[in-house]
Parts: sequence; C-alpha cells; structure tokens
Amino acid sequence: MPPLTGHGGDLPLLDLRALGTAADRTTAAKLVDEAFATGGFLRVVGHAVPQAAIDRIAERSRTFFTSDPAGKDTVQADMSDPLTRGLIRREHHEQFFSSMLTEDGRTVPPEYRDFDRSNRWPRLAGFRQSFADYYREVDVLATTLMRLMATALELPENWFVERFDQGFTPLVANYYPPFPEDGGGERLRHPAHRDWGAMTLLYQDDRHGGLQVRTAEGAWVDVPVAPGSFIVNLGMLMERWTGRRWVAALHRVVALPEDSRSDRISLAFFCQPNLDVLVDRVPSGAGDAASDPVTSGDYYRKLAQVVYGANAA
Ligand SMILES: O=C(O)CCC(=O)C(=O)O
Ligand SMILES: [Fe+2]
Repeated sequence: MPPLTGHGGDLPLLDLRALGTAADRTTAAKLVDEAFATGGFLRVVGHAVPQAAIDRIAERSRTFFTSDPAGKDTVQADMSDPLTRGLIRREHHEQFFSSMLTEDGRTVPPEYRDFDRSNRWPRLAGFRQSFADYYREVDVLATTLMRLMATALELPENWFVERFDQGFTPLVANYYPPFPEDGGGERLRHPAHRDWGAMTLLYQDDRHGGLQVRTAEGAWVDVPVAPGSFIVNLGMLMERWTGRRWVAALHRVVALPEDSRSDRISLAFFCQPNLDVLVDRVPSGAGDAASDPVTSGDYYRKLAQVVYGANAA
C-alpha cells in the first residue's frame, strides 16, 4: 500500500461571521462555487452551532459505543430499513444511524412508506436528546450553506432550503475503536470514498484528526483538527444535480502511528432532499452527466441497498 501521509495544503475556508452585506454573501457564494467545482470540499468556521451541543452528542456517542456489547446488540440496525436506523458494526468502524424523519410527527409520503420506521435509541440517559439538539443546531448551519449554494447556482435563495425541509437527513455517529496492536505505521480507518448524498456536514473529534481529502491535483491533504470547525463534503447526488458543475469530494480517514491506540469519533449530518424531491439537473448546471432524473427517496433506497445491503423490498 502506498504511504498514507497527507500534507497540510490550503483548504478552502468559509467564515460565516462575514455574511453581513449582500456583497459579503456574493463573495461567500463565489467561494462556495469554486470550492465545490474543484475538490467538492470546504471548511466552515464562524457558525452558530454551540460547542456544548457538539460536546454532548460526542460524549453520549462515545459512552454508547464503549458500552457493553450485549446492550449494543439490542439496537442493531434492521437491514430492512432503508435508513438503517441503529447500529452497524464493521471492521474497525461502528456507525449509529438516526433520522428525524419520524421523530417530529411528519407524514411520510405513501410511496416511501418503507422509510416510516422508528429510531433505535439506546437506553442511555440524554442520548436521544443529544441527537435531537445537535440535529436542530446543525440544520441551521445547513440552511445557511444552502442559501449560499442556491445563490452560487443563480437559483432563488431558498430553492434548496424548501427541498430539504422534511427532516429526511440522516445523522450518523462514527466510532473508530483503538487498533488492538501497533501496526508500526499509519492505518486506514475509513477507505477512500465519496459520500453519495447531497452534502455532508462533518464534525471530526477534536482530539485526533485523520480525515484526509484529495485535491483536484491528486494530493491527499490532512484536514486540520480545529475545535468548532465543520467540514463540508459535497456528495454524488449534488454532483448529479449540478450536471457535474460541482464534484463529490474524495476523502478517507487514517490513523497516524501516535493515534492508532486511541479511539476516534466523528459526526456526519448527511443532507438529503425530501423523499419526493425530483433531482433533475439545475438550469445553471453544467451540461455533462445526462443522468436520468430520480427522486431523492428512490436514489437513497437504491444506494442504501448497494452500500449497506439494506433492502425493504
Ligand atoms: O470519520 C470521518 O471523519 C469521516 C466519515 C465519513 O467519511 C463518512 O461517514 O462518510
Ligand atoms: Fe464520507
């Protein structure tokens, strides 16, 4: 395997404190457009997500993941749920999936009845609340970003916001346990991939980094650990929506030798348009990639089957 070492390049950085005037917003939209058109990747600071909400879900998640395995078995994901709500265990990686789709008493459209399931919350004080609180706060950040994205694509400011307002977005806690033995070097925690949804807002543990993104030039760049900063990865559905004007970010997670004996948490807010939104190329999109229009729910169901073997049919 080639060395996993990345380097600290100049990753695009958006400071949301500087959005006061229309001119500021135009500048920010331009930055978003450029970042998504090149690597599909952006770091965000100056948002309003309270650190306490981040710390709380991270702490509750770590408590859950390190709890008794027999207890964790009781919230194992049911693979007939397209949203795979609950726990999925993989080698060196566990994921806890949740969705607010059915938490807030929404009606799921009849064609997507298979998504109408409950979360599999563990019996752990404050766990569910920490997910609900974090979801609500990060959703505000998502809204801000979506307004800038719409502006960048010459769409009405709320164009995306209106298409993401039914809470379908899965919120996933990732846990990477310590490697049991010293590998003698860097280890791969999450292989290189592109997220398949519209856009991911990722929070990486501020104790250990490890996230790397690939630049347009083909270099792996370490995403610096910066408490309070979010990482935005554009996903394959948005690449499709924009006719490849924007590209999905290739990324992976490695453990540096000094970190491989420690565990690591990350929180992924996988922004998904409402189940019945038809994803068809936006007017200002590039002409490339004549993918057929698809609804968000049909797309998700298919990808969940490919990636996780989830199958409701
Ligand atoms: O753990 C991380 O930092 C990245 C996780 C990730 O890429 C994913 O969940 O899709
Ligand atoms: Fe990812």
